[in-house]
Amino acid sequence: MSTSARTRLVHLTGAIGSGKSTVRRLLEAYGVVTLDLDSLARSMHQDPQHPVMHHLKQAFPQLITTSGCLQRGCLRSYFSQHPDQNRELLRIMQPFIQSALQHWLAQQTSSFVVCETALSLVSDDSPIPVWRRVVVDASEALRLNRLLQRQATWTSDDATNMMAMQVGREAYLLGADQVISNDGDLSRLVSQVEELYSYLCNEGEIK
Ligand SMILES: CC(C)(COP(=O)(O)OP(=O)(O)OC[C@H]1O[C@@H](n2cnc3c(N)ncnc32)[C@H](O)[C@@H]1O)[C@@H](O)C(=O)NCCC(=O)NCCS
Ligand SMILES: Nc1ncnc2c1ncn2[C@@H]1O[C@H](COP(=O)(O)OP(=O)(O)OP(=O)(O)O)[C@@H](O)[C@H]1O
Repeated sequence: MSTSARTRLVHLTGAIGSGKSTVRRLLEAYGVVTLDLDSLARSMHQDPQHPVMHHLKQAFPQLITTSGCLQRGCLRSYFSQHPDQNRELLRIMQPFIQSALQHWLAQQTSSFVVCETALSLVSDDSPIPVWRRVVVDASEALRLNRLLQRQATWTSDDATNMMAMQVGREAYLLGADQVISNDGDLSRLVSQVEELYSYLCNEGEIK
């Protein structure tokens, strides 16, 4: 791919509610350039003119709003109960997301950038080289608790169904270069992110 030879991609991942976005924002405070793939996906399916909408309209006509966007909240209301349809959603979205990610990466000039997603970053037909995989980990009970606090309208069943959509804790940890254990309070997270930042800077130094 045509990525700047100097910019390395860090995949920041972990299960729903593990604390990925919190870690990403803490890294941003150090000046790290980051991209949130959930926001990127949202910017596509909340834009009626985006080319992906043609495919989404065909696949999920019942989930398209009168203004031509994908219904917000459909992860909870629909996809969490239809795993096959979720696979179809990801199949449709992936090429658009991969191409936008490649385009974004090609514009970067820092030695590394961080990309957040709970999902896989690479697909067989479009491999994007991941330099480091950082996993944010927390117990299921804690994640459930934090999700219910964050999303006032979710029931415990909603949160559990959404957690069940993703691979298990062990699978996330597989192949991790760094693990952030987010089982403690925010101050513990802050100090781990400080260490992570030093690690990435030292490892990412272009020699
Ligand atoms: C399904 C959508 C419309 C739901 O949006 P919503 O605002 O309700 O949820 P949000 O984006 O905040 O996601 C909440 C959590 O679920 C995870 N998640 C998002 N989509 C999915 C999915 N399809 N399957 C499993 N987990 C998902 C996110 O990473 C995050 O951890 C949206 O999340 C989406 O577009 N998902 C597809 C994203 C995608 O294709 N990514 C490819 C990455 S390479
Ligand atoms: N160490 C912590 N102590 C207390 N609350 C925390 C801690 N870490 C994260 N949180 C809170 O838990 C919730 C989930 O964190 P966050 O949104 O960062 O997770 P996420 O992995 O990005 O979630 P999603 O997968 O849904 O995008 C947020 O409300 C966040 O403020």
